[in-house]
Amino acid sequence: MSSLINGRKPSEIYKAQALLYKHIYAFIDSMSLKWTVEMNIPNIIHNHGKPISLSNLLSILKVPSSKCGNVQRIMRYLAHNGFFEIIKTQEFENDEEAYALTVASELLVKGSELCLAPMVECVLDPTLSGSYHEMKKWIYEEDLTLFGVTLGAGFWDFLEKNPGYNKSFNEAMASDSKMINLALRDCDFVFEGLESIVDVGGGTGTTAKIICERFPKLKCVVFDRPQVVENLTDQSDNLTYVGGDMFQSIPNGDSVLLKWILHNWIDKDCIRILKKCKEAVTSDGKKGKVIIIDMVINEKKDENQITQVKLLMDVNMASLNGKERNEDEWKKLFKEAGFQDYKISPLTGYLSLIEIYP
Ligand SMILES: C[S@@+](CC[C@H](N)C(=O)[O-])C[C@H]1O[C@@H](n2cnc3c(N)ncnc32)[C@H](O)[C@@H]1O
Ligand SMILES: O=c1cc(-c2ccc(O)c(O)c2)oc2c(O)c(O)ccc12
Repeated sequence: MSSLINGRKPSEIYKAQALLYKHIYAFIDSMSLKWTVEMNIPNIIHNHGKPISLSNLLSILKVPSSKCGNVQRIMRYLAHNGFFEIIKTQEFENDEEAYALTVASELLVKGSELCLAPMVECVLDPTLSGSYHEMKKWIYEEDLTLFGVTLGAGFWDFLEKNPGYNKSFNEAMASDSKMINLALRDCDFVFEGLESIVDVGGGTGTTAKIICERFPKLKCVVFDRPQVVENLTDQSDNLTYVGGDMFQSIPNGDSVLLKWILHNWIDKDCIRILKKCKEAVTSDGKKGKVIIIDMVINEKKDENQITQVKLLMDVNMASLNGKERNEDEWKKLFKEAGFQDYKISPLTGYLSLIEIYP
């Protein structure tokens, strides 16, 4: 039997070391993804219409010969992680390998219906992602968010003063909202019978447009900070934009949508927002509802990988002073904001749809 070190078996220690290395170098996962998007590789493969050989890819990318091996190695790593498929066929000279898109890299093809490339570009911007070097400082700064420590302002104020970042963030959010198109197919029951909906913090209107298209009789108002909605020109009969502050007042309607809003805020602020929503859906004696699209952490029920994404997002939300919540935490918010009842339905892999009733 092999000897123990501090009571641990060598095999256990080797496994722990592999785990550590995986996490030490996890930033290379993010950066290779950013590289793929910057190099436009998903579009190149997509335009090729079939798996592309390494030499063909290298020639389109005009890679200097000294760097060809590096491209091949990054592609091999990305393929190992599920972003490309390596195809070995006789079709190419010297049994050269070729690359095909996978479901994950199809989501990075710019110009396609569902494209998350803007999310990659926004999140991995050096200034924003670099903020995570200051996590320790952030913990000891009593009143600052992580972005507050590094950007010198709250995230929303920072966006207001930096139009380039504002645009990049709005595009990232809009790209994610397109995924909702898929999910809403099974959620028609939530919107049926409603006359109006106010999408609070609705960004540039991606979600609202999807809802308007699906329910042409439903009147949609996109409500967001003035600088987000001020230059949007695609109003229509059933889609309008209103600028304002959700902590002050929210336009009336028989329903309010809060998609990816409450996870940005601490409990106290969520309760303030929810109270304003309650006022908006109970105006004129109506008894409407508030529809929340956000995550519900459920470590017992969810697969480990889904919990991994939810907990990762929870730490990510700390950068804005927000958090992801489990059902008990949600329930507490609803009660404190004066809502009587709620219903949670699954929406996508990790998002849930919560209806709350005044
Ligand atoms: C995470 S984004 C979500 C955008 C959109 N609902 C979506 O799912 O793509 C949060 C949104 O809240 C908006 N927001 C932040 N503070 C706000 C305020 N005080 N009043 C209105 N909207 C606000 C931001 O401008 C941003 O568009
Ligand atoms: O996916 C998101 C990403 C970010 C975000 C942006 C830049 C970063 O560098 C970062 O670490 C996080 O912010 C979000 C958000 O605020 C939401 O409400 C919902 C989703 C996201």
